[in-house]
Amino acid sequence: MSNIVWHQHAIDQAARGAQKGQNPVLLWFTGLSGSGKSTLAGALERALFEYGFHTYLLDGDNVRHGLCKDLGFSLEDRDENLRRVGEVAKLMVDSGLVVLSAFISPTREERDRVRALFPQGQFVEVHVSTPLSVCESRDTKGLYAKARKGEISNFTGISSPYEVPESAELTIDTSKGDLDTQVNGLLAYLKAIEVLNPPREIAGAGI
Ligand SMILES: Nc1ncnc2c1ncn2[C@@H]1O[C@H](COP(=O)(O)OS(=O)(=O)O)[C@@H](OP(=O)(O)O)[C@H]1O
Ligand SMILES: Nc1ncnc2c1ncn2[C@@H]1O[C@H](COP(=O)(O)OP(=O)(O)O)[C@@H](O)[C@H]1O
Repeated sequence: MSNIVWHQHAIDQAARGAQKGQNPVLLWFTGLSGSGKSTLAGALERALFEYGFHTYLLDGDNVRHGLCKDLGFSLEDRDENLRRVGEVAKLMVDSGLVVLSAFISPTREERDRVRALFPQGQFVEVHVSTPLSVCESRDTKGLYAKARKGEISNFTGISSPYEVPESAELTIDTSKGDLDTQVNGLLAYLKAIEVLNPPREIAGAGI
């Protein structure tokens, strides 16, 4: 590693962001399986996309079909999954994008390791805090039932830990309120941290 020197290219993150009229940022959704990470991140990306933002959504289920298909759900494999995703997200932010990610990311250490890759304010942790009892009653994929029967090992919330974030920028419990209101809350936060650069009104967008 000591023989490798970082090459500073002429076009940097600020230039790529400015070309897109936005300040790049990573919105990191964390929460139990079934808490609503993919739904929230997907709805927010759709809204941002329609308003002209340049976005990309990294989703646990999808990334595990390719980049991380060699990894399982031991704590070591989850660490490696999130290390790779953090580095990919960093490259995407560097390319000027508004990046959204939806991973359980169960430990504080894993999330803080990704946070440490970014300058202050560019990593926004969104805790999808829907209670385990609600996630389990939804059980859209039937995984909780399998985990309770012992057919899946290391299942988050059942047989593997989830450490609740202590300093998330935003917390959303999807068992309360409706999706539109939750997405509008996220858009308002992005407006407040000036992701739209230069700041401008978009007719009807509410941000
Ligand atoms: N053992 C176990 N524990 C938790 N989740 C499991 C497990 N096995 C499979 N799945 C499915 O994998 C999805 C979570 O993948 P992630 O990459 O987000 O997990 S992690 O961040 O590395 O912990 C998760 O997707 P979501 O329900 O969207 O969270 C599950 O569908
Ligand atoms: N904001 C929401 N409001 C109400 N129900 C939701 C919301 N988000 C998700 N759900 C419900 O929870 C289920 C699981 O959501 P999903 O986004 O797949 O969770 P995750 O990605 O965290 O596993 C959805 O199929 C839907 O029924």
